[in-house]
Amino acid sequence: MNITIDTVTKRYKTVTAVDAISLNVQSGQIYALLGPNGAGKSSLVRMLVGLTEPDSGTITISDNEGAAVDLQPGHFAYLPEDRGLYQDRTILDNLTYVAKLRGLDKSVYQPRIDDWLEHFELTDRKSEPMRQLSKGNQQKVQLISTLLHDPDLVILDEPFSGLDPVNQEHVLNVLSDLKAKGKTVLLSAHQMALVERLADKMLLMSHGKALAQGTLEQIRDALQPERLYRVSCDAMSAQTAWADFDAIEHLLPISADQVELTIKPEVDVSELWPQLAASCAIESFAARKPGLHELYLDTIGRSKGQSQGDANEHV
Ligand SMILES: Nc1ncnc2c1ncn2[C@@H]1O[C@H](COP(=O)(O)OP(=O)(O)OP(=O)(O)O)[C@@H](O)[C@H]1O
Repeated sequence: MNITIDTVTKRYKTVTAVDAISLNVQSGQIYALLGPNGAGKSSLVRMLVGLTEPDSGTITISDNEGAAVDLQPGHFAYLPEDRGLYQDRTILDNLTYVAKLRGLDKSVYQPRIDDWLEHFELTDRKSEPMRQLSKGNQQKVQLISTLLHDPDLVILDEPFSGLDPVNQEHVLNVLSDLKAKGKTVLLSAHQMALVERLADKMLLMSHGKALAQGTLEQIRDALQPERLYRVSCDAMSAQTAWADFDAIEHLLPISADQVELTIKPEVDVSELWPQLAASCAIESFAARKPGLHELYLDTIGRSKGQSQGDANEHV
């Protein structure tokens, strides 16, 4: 199944929670929604699963031949932000209840439940009531109940929240398996290191607006068109003088013999290199690609500064 979101806007009374967002996810892809608290991720997800309606724009779910699909609850998995299992009932009761609700036959759901409980190391605890479980274990049961009917479209609001690193890794593997099976996965998350390993494409949003979207490489190009290089040479005085070169946007000393250079987007590095080498013997020169976590912090920091500025202008 494919998801196409076209210029979707959602307003609550005083807030534009989602502001003209467009994106496309295809079968076999994992798409991540990223952004600080209140960015609009859950609002977008809730429209996608039909819990709320966009004020404008369209959301289309289509099959692999491009034909529109009228999305019914049984077609997709949805892990909501507010989890909802029966706290007084056991893990097994909860999962059996959900399986029956989904219309699964016992011959189908019984082995599936057994496999999932084994995968998440919950087999020994299946007769315990939910309220006795830690937050992380409750989250695992919630995820199992979401995926039990094995649908093609999987929408998960913060699937990693409350999980320790080992269980985050288990969930990451589950999601990778879904991708390998050709499922379409859209999730929201705050764990940049996991998203960087997992997602094919992502949308970085703040205050409802898209700040950047696409593959990690596209996001990097959009958010940081200048290029970063780490350079080592034995003459610190020469390196300090590089700060005045036109081609260099920014120079950051890293250690006694190493600096980080931010080079302007239009500069050809091969032309800069001889200029640098003329002033000292260069020992190493390597591009440094910032990870998603660093890009996120830089961008969200800047966007917060910007909205602070906007707010001050209105005072
Ligand atoms: N039902 C609602 N009524 C009014 N405002 C709402 C409602 N739901 C969300 N909002 C507002 O819309 C904005 C976006 O909220 P949303 O929950 O979509 O963000 P989020 O990115 O999912 O945040 P988080 O990471 O904290 O889950 C926020 O300003 C929030 O207060």
